Amino acid sequence: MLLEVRGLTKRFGGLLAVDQVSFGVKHAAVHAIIGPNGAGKTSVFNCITSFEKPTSGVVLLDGARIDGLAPHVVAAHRVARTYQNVRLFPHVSALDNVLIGRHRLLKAGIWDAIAGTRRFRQEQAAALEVARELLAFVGISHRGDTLARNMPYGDQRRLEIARALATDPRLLLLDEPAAGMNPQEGMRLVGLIQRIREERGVTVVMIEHHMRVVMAVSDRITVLDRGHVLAEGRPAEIHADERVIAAYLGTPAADDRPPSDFREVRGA
Ligand SMILES: Nc1ncnc2c1ncn2[C@@H]1O[C@H](COP(=O)(O)OP(=O)(O)OP(=O)(O)O)[C@@H](O)[C@H]1O
Repeated sequence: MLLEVRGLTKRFGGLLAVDQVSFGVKHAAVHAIIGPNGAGKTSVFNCITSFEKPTSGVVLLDGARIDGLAPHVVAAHRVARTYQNVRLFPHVSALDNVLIGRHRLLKAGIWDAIAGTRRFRQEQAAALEVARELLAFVGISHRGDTLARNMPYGDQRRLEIARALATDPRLLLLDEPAAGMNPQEGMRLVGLIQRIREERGVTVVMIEHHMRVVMAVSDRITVLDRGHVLAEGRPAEIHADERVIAAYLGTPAADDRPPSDFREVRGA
């Protein structure tokens, strides 16, 4: 297992946002976390990345505990994430957004930069090459010079993934990567996630509401409901699980996109 979450619990005052959640993700697997709004999905991500401190429970990366470490230390363990709402540098070009993601890995110091040493120049050239390669990998090489804010929304989401990949992660956490995408864009995203796993060997955990995307790309799915694990299994198992359907259809927001999307996938 690359990632093991054991008995993860997060309380906000009287609210139990995450309740004894456990799951494991194998190396180079794609694992989805789904569930109705407020189920605790983002809180699980926040506990894995140390954005929030778990109330209790353990998070292991390749067997080593990472819970309770500072967020930048977790990142240094090669854990990267994207956010539910795009968080790019809007006034900076796509290429520079990726270069900023790469910056943390550079070894040359400030004096190398000031002196313009060979080491500095070589590193800069290599970083630029990686950034260009990543823009091509996510399918937006033509946008290198475009300011992030001027890019179509779907391309901004791809750019976020390129920037996260620039940190050379072992584990990539994607928070609703298909949000705001139409079905065609969603299926192209499936292709990209498959290539992230197959060509780069990166393990992916994603929160996603688009059931077509989830069912097409996930090896396993954990379903959360009101903080606890309602079900876990392969897509076909989750697809057929009556408890999952009840949790989705039983929410007050039963007319929202996620439940109807779920019905659509089931052919209901
Ligand atoms: N910082 C916080 N302080 C207090 N309550 C919080 C905080 N963060 C989340 N919560 C609450 O914890 C519960 C779980 O929220 P979380 O955002 O993890 O759910 P989610 O499954 O990601 O929902 P969504 O699909 O709407 O993003 C919710 O009731 C939410 O209001």
